[in-house]
Amino acid sequence: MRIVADENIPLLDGFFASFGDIIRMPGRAIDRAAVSDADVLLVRSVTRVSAELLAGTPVRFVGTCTIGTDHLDLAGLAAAGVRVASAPGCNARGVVEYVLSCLLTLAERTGESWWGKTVGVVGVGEVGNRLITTLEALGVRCLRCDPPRADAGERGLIDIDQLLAEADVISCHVPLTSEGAYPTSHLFDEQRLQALKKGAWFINSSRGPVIDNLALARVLSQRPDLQVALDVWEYEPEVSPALAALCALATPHIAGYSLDGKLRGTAQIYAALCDFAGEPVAVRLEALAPNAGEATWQVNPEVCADWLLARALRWVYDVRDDDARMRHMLRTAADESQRRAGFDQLRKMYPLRRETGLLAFAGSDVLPVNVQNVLLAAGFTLS
Ligand SMILES: NC(=O)C1=CN([C@@H]2O[C@H](COP(=O)(O)OP(=O)(O)OC[C@H]3O[C@@H](n4cnc5c(N)ncnc54)[C@H](O)[C@@H]3O)[C@@H](O)[C@H]2O)C=CC1
Ligand SMILES: O=C(O)C(=O)[C@H](O)COP(=O)(O)O
Repeated sequence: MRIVADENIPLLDGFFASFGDIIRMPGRAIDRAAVSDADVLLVRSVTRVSAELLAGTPVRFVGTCTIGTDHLDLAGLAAAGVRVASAPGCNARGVVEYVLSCLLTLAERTGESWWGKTVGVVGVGEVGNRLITTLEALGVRCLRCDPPRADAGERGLIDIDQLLAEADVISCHVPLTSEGAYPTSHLFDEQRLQALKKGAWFINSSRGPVIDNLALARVLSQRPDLQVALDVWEYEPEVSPALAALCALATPHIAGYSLDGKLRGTAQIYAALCDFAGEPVAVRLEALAPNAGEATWQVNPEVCADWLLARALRWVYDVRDDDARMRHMLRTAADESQRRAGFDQLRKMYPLRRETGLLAFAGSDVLPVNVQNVLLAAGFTLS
């Protein structure tokens, strides 16, 4: 088998070497010539894969080591008889930790507490659901909007316009779609953006075109009361420096970039390829990448719950670092071409980031039960 793969997929050799030769390429450079004699194509979100790209090639399996599938022409590939696999949920926990870090930072910047706010989650799938579970366990009130689930009979969901009227914070977790009954492209148009409550916080870590970016820039220039955190951009890898300057937080599509999330993505696609090829799943992620020494933290029993939680979450992930790196890149890039390259470079050279589950609190039994419960609710382990 000949495998063409995005060079940014970790553990390619560990998982796929037994299937044959692996040709690594930058994801954006994968074109018809690159796949002309490939059997398998492994991508991440930056490679657009259509039936036309693969027509006349031997490729019969496409795996994307990502949650999102908007870069794949699913209908065209199915019609062409190409098996497609994605990695649902692989980096959902990383996105939850990104949103938590945004909440902490926006609270610090505005001097407001996020615990008492009502959070409206748009798109209640893998990410949205985990975010709500975490926030509700921390005592935060959440509203849910997910019309496909509402129409399938799920309860407790509200209309988007009701959510915008009631939520102090909106966090968006929908797939990018432009067809079908529930399109999300420009779901947040100028009218909906203007409908955000006074002083609302709005976090988008789904896909850029879910928000009309030109409309967002207009609205933000009229409404300095809004605090917007964008991880995803309508014209990625191009980012409008003017829009970024209007945002409270601006990051280069890294919300889900924990190492753990990326490794799970590779492992899920390996399992899908084994299934396609009729091979047993012989390689286990735990064997290739054991949790190299869980970090432990000796806690001080004197601290209060929200202080300890803020310290612990920041120890795991601090969105301010990604925001600072992105703004530095935008300041120093001379033109659009350098900004595009800079965006990709920030993602390629992303620092090691692990998830909360790896941070165990040593001696946590001395903490008051309410503090222990807050740490557990946020996803930490107590030892
Ligand atoms: N920034 C990043 O690093 C990452 C971004 N993502 C993005 O987040 C998206 C969501 O991820 P998951 O929660 O895992 O996907 P999912 O497929 O599990 O959940 C998406 C939910 O959105 C709902 N939905 C669809 N259309 C809707 C509409 N018009 N209005 C409201 N809800 C709607 C669906 O019914 C579903 O429940 C992915 O498709 C991907 O684009 C995912 C991982 C990392
Ligand atoms: O999983 C998804 O969906 C994402 O958005 C990924 O975090 C995107 O990462 P890349 O595939 O662009 O590296």
